[in-house]
Amino acid sequence: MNTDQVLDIFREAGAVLEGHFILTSGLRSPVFLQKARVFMHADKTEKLCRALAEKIRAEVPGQIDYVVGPAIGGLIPAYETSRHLGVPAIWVEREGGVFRLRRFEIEKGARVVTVEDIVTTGLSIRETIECLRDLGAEVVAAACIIDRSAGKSDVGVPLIALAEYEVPAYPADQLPPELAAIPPVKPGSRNI
Ligand SMILES: O=P(O)(O)OC[C@H]1O[C@H](OP(=O)(O)OP(=O)(O)O)[C@H](O)[C@@H]1O
Ligand SMILES: O=C(O)c1cc(=O)[nH]c(=O)[nH]1
Ligand SMILES: [Mg+2]
Repeated sequence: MNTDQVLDIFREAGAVLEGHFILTSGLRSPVFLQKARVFMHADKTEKLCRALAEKIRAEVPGQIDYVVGPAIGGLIPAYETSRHLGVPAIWVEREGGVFRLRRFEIEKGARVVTVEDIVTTGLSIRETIECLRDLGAEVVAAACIIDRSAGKSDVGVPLIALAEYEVPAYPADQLPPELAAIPPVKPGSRNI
């Protein structure tokens, strides 16, 4: 599946929003990919995650013990991708703002692939990896449906993106005037 096909699925679902958005990193953007509008459709989610699982299998040598999704956005794609990989899916969720594996135990040395929905700066993946490494897991790769940094984010392990789609994002004190004129909204769950 190529980037245009992935973006077509997002557009069909009405998931490519335009306005003024506060991203989880604090950056501001005129475009927000509202993945929930895609993940509400099992058929669209299946197509995307089957393709992502195939890409993971092709690029990750050796065994994968778990897929780990960062809540909330990573829950559904991690679960669906794990189904196609035939391995269990678990998740990290924020407790006091910090990702924790609250509901599961993981064996030391377990080989893990993280699966995210969208990557902008890679911060959420780096936080996920830190949590898993603290527990003794080996993170062999990170994967996502769309990488908005188009390969520029460094998460410290190979990042396998189903699509790369570069979208502008600005520090809050460097907004272009047309963006500054729109009241901002923050769709994500960090700090809620
Ligand atoms: O690469 P980054 O700069 O970290 O941005 C991407 C992250 O932002 C979103 O999560 P968010 O914290 O907004 O909440 P959500 O998972 O509930 O949507 C998205 O699900 C990624 O986890
Ligand atoms: O960077 C983010 O927070 C972000 C961007 C985006 O397009 N979609 C999303 O869910 N989060
Ligand atoms: Mg998220």
